[in-house]
Amino acid sequence: MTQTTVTLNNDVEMPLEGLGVFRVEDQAVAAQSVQAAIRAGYRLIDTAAIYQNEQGVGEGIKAACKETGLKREDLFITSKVWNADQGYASTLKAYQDSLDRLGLDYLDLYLIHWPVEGRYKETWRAMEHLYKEGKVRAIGVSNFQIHHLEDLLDGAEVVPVVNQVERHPRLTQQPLKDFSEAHGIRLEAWAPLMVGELLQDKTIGAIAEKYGKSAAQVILRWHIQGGVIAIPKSVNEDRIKENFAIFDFELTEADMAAINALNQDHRTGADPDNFDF
Ligand SMILES: NC(=O)C1=CN([C@@H]2O[C@H](COP(=O)(O)OP(=O)(O)OC[C@H]3O[C@@H](n4cnc5c(N)ncnc54)[C@H](OP(=O)(O)O)[C@@H]3O)[C@@H](O)[C@H]2O)C=CC1
Ligand SMILES: O=C(O)C(=O)[C@@H](O)[C@H](O)C(=O)CO
Repeated sequence: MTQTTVTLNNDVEMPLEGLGVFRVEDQAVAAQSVQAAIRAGYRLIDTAAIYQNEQGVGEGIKAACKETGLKREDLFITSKVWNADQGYASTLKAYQDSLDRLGLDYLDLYLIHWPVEGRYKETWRAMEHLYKEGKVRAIGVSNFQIHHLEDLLDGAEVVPVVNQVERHPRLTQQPLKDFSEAHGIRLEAWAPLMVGELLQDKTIGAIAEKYGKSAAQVILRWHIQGGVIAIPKSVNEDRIKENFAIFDFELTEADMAAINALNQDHRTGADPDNFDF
């Protein structure tokens, strides 16, 4: 059995793979997907206030715990403060609102969703307050470029545990990964499958055939084998299970390098230096 968790810079253990639930607006579908994932072995769930499904995610967590006998402490739940809520008091309120919708009394990880200029440092102070008060187990950021991290670290009392960014074989984020790791910040990949676009790639297909695995499994294995946390989204129980069957094989260094070589610095989502939401 290969490694399934990583130790964050505050000694909290975080699963290397989790379920993402962006664009799952139906609360019942969110609940079913979360329950299916936990049943399949996932322990990390990634949501956000803006996804408008925290209530469904909370229902899925409750149902899964009842079904499996797992306890809340066995799971690792992430949410994020949305851009419009950035600021000190508004972040504290947004955190409590997320907890209320989820029906939880703490989160394992709370993230600043996007680096809103002029607001993220004040937001970070509120996150530090939540962390120091013991209300959240770990705090981090999302969509931060190197210059955002440099600015945040200047004056920060707590170093973010993770930076969740768009990452897949067409956007390997090597400089950001190197910078983050040098500062004890773990990279976490959103759109790890490039929202499905990479599943027909010939190089990945050829590697997948060699291992008797699917293209999605090879890509997800590439992320976690490189030390990057991945949170693929699926609402389909078979694909949820498929995406988690990645801990029983290992890519060779040559295959890791062949996937790294697919990089084109190509984004599928918004640019953190130029977003307007
Ligand atoms: N911090 C941020 O700013 C952002 C964070 N995120 C987070 O990252 C998560 C993942 O990113 P996301 O944008 O959803 O993209 P993903 O790369 O995870 O791709 C999801 C898409 O791939 C399909 N899919 C999943 N598994 C398979 C499979 N095995 N075979 C074929 N198709 C598959 C899904 O369809 P189906 O559901 O039908 O299986 C869905 O259409 C989000 O859900 C969210 O939690 C996402 C965007 C931004
Ligand atoms: O999915 C996320 O986590 C995002 O931040 C974005 O995709 C965002 O929610 C968006 O879609 C803004 O238009």
